[in-house]
Amino acid sequence: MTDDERPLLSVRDLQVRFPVTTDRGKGVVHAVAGIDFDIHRGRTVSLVGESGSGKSTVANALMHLVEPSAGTVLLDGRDITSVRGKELKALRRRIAMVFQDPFASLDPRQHVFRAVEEPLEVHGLGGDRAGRRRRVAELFELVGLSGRFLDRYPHELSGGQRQRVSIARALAGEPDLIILDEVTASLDVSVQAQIMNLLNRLQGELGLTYLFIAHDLAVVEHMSDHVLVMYLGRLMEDGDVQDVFDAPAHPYTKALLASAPAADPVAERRRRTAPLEGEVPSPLHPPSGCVFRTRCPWAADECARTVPVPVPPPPPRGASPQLRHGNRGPTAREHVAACIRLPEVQASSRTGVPAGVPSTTTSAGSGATRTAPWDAGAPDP
Ligand SMILES: Nc1ncnc2c1ncn2[C@@H]1O[C@H](COP(=O)(O)OP(=O)(O)OP(=O)(O)O)[C@@H](O)[C@H]1O
Repeated sequence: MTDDERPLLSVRDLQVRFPVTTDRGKGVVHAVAGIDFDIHRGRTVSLVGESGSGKSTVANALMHLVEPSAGTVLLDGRDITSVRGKELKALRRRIAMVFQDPFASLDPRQHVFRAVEEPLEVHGLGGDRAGRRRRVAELFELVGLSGRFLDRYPHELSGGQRQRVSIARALAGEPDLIILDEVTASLDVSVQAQIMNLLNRLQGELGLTYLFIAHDLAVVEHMSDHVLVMYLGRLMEDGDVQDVFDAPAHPYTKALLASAPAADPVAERRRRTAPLEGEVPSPLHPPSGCVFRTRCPWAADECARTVPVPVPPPPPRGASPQLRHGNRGPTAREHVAACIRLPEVQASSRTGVPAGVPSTTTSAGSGATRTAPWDAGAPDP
């Protein structure tokens, strides 16, 4: 494999278990139950799924904020699964993370300048104090903040400005990979648009690689090259963003997309599946076989007995798999879904929802053509 073909990040059978104590005694939450994925340089891979599906735990395991229970993580071909000491410090430079709430990474008692200077100092970058100040000013400019913000406190900045500081802080160590965990979730829609535009511009200019974690599917569709759909710690579906959004294969992905507010005409097609119903089962007692079966309209007896492995979905009628998944360069990967009833799901999806499941085609917003604000040329000051 050449350097160009080798993934920047390669995750195999990653597992994270948390021992917990409840009223009913001790148990184990299998927050991440064995997932595999790659991220290539300069690309964005997104993790989506309902709350509690394990997205943040994957990020925390990559950052060594929690200890994986099993599996392997390679960064540029090097095993970083259980680094310690100096190696861990070096790794913290190579993988940076931006969180939903910028207050979490900004000390309210320090000027925001210091938040960005700190990683420069820790990693011995930027020279002396004056050199570091110049570098912080450059990083501020890169994220669209003028130098007059350097000596302000976090509370003197807006939410969007604080998130820009967090992004500048993440960029300080010139990382290989940036994990963006719900970075737009706490912002107003117009500010979300500005931050997404900023992240896209920085990726283009600096060749950045992102692992993007988000609930908002419209944001994910806009930001990603590739999507990983998680449910109860497992990967349900994995594919190129357009394949997954245009032709979702797994019943969970179909239901997740059908539950999203209509943002474009594609939503009309998605709404032929019933949206998600019911609660996510307790991670302490996940269902046997396929963990989604208790909420799946297509579930059959065999789903309780068989743990599904990811397989390519049958090609949509009239499409050639070679053409759909043809040569897309180093990120080209098969579209796969972990469901043993894909042919049945595919067959009934052509005509609508499975028997007995109410259609939601007439729900509010179906057919609406709202333009996503980040496509409308929202300014990126
Ligand atoms: N430190 C911990 N101890 C015990 N259980 C944990 C811990 N951290 C996470 N969990 C559990 O692991 C599962 C996955 O949680 P995680 O936060 O990774 O999900 P998520 O998909 O990121 O959710 P959200 O979108 O709400 O952030 C959940 O059941 C959660 O309660």
